[in-house]
Amino acid sequence: MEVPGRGPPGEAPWKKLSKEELENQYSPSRWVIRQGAEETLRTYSHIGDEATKKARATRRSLLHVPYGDGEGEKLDIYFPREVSAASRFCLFFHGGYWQSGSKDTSAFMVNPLTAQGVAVVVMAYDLAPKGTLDQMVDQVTRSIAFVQKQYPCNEGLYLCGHSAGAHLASMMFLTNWTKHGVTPNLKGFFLVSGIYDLEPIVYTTINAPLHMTLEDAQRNSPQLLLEAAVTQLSDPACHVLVTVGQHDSPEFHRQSREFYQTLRRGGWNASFEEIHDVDHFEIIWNLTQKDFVLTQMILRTILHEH
Ligand SMILES: Nc1ccccc1C(=O)C[C@H](N)C(=O)O
Repeated sequence: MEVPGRGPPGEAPWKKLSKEELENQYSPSRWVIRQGAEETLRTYSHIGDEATKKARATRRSLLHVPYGDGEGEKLDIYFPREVSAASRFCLFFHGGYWQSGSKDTSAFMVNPLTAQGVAVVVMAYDLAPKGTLDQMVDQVTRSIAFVQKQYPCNEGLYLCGHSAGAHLASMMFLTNWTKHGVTPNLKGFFLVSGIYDLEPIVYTTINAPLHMTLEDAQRNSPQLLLEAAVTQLSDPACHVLVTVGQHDSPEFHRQSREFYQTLRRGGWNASFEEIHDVDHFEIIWNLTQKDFVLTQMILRTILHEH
């Protein structure tokens, strides 16, 4: 598919990029500074793997819990040492452009959060080409409804997503929960190096397994949907943190900033943080560390908002 031609002023800035530059902007591993692209991707899965093994060895957990009937509809729950019936949960949605990644290598934040009394849920969704964007969004919705139904006395559900997972989490701003028979007790969103407008993705090689049409992309773009929303459903009690890594590409910076601005205009209690000296991958693998600035922001939000 060709990138649509240069448009009038005020049109999306990515439309002025060549096909090669668009591909470049949406290839996070090309922007890392401390290692090569391949090595970074290997380190990312290695750290995720090790963090998950450690979490499963040192924390009480419920693994591979079905939240739906589909084969891939499973989630892992990691508990803090003192389990109270009314607890705070952080639900993590992994990245990988909706086509890679796994809950079984994504327990990055589990140890530092459970050490502070926060339960962590890491969910799986059907990756492309098996899953479509619409199906993934529906799976994320159902996984959240499932957690709310299992733990109706929870003191707050917080959604954290990285990259494509931040996209999936941010679609929850648009969810109508009535057909799910439950309203989740959503108290916060941590959106990390996310994508909120999927339209440019349609014109990159990322779309090969996704098979998104322009309509699919628009229907699944929280940036467009929130801009167009007539009735604002913002919840002042819910805090939204939009973050991007200093070494994320300019397009990732633009997407995060614009989404943050749209949330603010819609009345959301949102803040924006560029995380110093980290790339697209370090920003998430550093969540294994309790003193990483983003781990601290997440913990502060969860622990002090009550
Ligand atoms: N966003 C991610 C999150 C997690 C794991 C991979 C990615 C990637 O983007 C991989 C892409 N193929 C890259 O090399 O840049």
